[in-house]
Amino acid sequence: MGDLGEQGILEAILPLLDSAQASLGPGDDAGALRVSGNEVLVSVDTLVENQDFRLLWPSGLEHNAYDIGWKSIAQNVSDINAMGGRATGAVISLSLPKSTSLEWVMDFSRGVAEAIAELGAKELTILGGDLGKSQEISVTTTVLGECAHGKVLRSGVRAGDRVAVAGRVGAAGAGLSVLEHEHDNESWSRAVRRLVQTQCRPVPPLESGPRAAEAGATAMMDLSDGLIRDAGRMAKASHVNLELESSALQDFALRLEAASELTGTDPMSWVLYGGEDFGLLAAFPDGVEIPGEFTVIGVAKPANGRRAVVKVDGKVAKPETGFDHFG
Ligand SMILES: Nc1ncnc2c1ncn2[C@@H]1O[C@H](COP(=O)(O)OP(=O)(O)OP(=O)(O)O)[C@@H](O)[C@H]1O
Ligand SMILES: Cc1ncc(C[n+]2csc(CCOP(=O)(O)O)c2C)c(N)n1
Ligand SMILES: [Mg+2]
Repeated sequence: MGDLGEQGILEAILPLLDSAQASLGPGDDAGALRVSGNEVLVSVDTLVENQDFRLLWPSGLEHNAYDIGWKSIAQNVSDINAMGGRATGAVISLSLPKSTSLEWVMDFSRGVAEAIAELGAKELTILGGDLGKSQEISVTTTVLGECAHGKVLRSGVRAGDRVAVAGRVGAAGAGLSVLEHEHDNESWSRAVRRLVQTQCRPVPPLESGPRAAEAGATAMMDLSDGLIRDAGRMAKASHVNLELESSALQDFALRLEAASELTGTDPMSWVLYGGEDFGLLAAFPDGVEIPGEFTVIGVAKPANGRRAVVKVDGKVAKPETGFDHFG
């Protein structure tokens, strides 16, 4: 399966599955189902030890259970946010090695509870979950949500729309590089610690999703796999090219300097290809007032019947760069 990539696997399995009764089937940040006349959004995401976090990073930092609980909530409510909705309920499935301590599970649960409170997911309540035994830690959270302003899909971008982002871009990727870098964590500067914090405890901009929907965004998705890869998915779903300007991304890169000095990485590579910030990528038509927390980074252009692409400064960006569990 290794060479197929996530996209190739999905193209093979989705035709085998029946989504006829869904009001929105697979392909977007969340699916939707009509229940007693109301649309309910559903999304699921998993965190696996050594794939999504390490209990002990090469930098010597120990990853605590609290942060895993936090991130599991953050990455899931982010997908509801990306539809322009608010999370209403969640179930959490924990698969753990027998050696895991009760203190670990309690710390994890405190992270879940505090993420819900501190991220401002006021309507989100825990409905249940599951406990099971496994070789390594695996956390799967399913989240439900609703949209007050109508759901915003990835596929709605129209040529002429302005493309904008809200939240952090590249910080979590920079934090991941620092964590993976064999440089003693005791000597990290405050700026470096903040970037690591974005990786371990991401903060999706939960007010911005519903606000963008209300403002009239034509399309939206969350940034989990890297700006270029995710923008490529939006371009493909909407059959338009997304033409981005690196000058509009410069401010995001400047905020990553501390990590760049430590690891020797070009900060723009984190901005373009780093994932897990859980910010928003949205498109707004002309005449719509874009909410102030969004930064315009480009514009949509017709694909003219060709394969839709993402360009940066006029050059086609490689769609295969970015994060893929099976890439
Ligand atoms: N095993 C599966 N069966 C059916 N649909 C799937 C399966 N895995 C993924 N999908 C669907 O494929 C689409 C892409 O999945 P993916 O996990 O990349 O979601 P995403 O929102 O793009 O990413 P993220 O969860 O990182 O925000 C989603 O709509 C998802 O529901
Ligand atoms: C040990 C370790 N290796 C790699 C990464 C990076 N990473 C994991 S999942 C993901 C994208 C979002 O995933 P999904 O699409 O499943 O939501 C990224 C960028 C990490 N955090 N920890
Ligand atoms: Mg998503």
